[in-house]
Amino acid sequence: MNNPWDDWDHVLKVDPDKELYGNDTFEDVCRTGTDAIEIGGTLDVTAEKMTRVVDAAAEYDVPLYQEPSNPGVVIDSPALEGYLIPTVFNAGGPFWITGAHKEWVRIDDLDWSRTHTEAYIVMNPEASVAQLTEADCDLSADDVAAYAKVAERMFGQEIVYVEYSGMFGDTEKVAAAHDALDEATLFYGGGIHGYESANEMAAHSDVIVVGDLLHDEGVDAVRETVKGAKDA
Ligand SMILES: CC(C)=CCC/C(C)=C/CC/C(C)=C/CC/C(C)=C/COP(=O)(O)OP(=O)(O)O
Ligand SMILES: O=P(O)(O)OC[C@@H](O)CO
Ligand SMILES: [Mg+2]
Repeated sequence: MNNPWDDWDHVLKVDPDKELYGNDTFEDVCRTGTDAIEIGGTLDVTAEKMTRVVDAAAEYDVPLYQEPSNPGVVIDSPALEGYLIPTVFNAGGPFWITGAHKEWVRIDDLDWSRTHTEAYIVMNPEASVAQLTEADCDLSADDVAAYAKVAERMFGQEIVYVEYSGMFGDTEKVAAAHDALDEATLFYGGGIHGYESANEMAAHSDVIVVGDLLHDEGVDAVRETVKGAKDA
């Protein structure tokens, strides 16, 4: 099946709970050359903050996807290309695997044609996402590869996401996930801070995701990571 992310190299993740850097505007953010913008964060995200970012980015050409961290922050906006819905495969309990999803489907009327699946393998125990979901991050390359294969083959996930949020990951583990996949697209995120780190991880994944750099160093630094990803 043809999905938009088959052609992506770079995704920029905007955290609605964080400010843009310096005098950066959302127009600048949308013109970094990134292939798509994912809007989401683990902590202190609200529907109102989500709406503010979606509205500010709506008039530019880059596709916008919401990545909700719980059902309460999902917003209904025609400016959104779709929803990327995480499932944390190595979560400590079922809530972040099927529980939140069950609640969402119970209370909301989903647009299934715009709803897509992202299988998270959370790798940095210090990250908010690891702590919130009580993820078991003590995984070997074989474990990561096996989770990736289970996600693709047994759970039909469209995207597998090796998540090192806040730290640069182990390329051997990322490559193991990449090798395990035939159909799903491998997203890598965590600690990308310039051309070199982007270029290196892009060689071991399908799509790299850049997050905190946008808020900490701004659009010029992000543009370097786009180059690194495109050159890989
Ligand atoms: C069923 C629905 C609609 C939602 C549930 C979705 C799930 C399982 C969420 C759990 C995983 C999660 C919180 C994903 C959010 C995306 C993410 C990992 C953002 C990055 O967060 P961090 O960078 O760790 O956090 P902060 O920057 O907020 O500290
Ligand atoms: O913020 P960073 O470390 O770039 O991580 C990006 C993304 O994977 C977070 O969900
Ligand atoms: Mg973050």
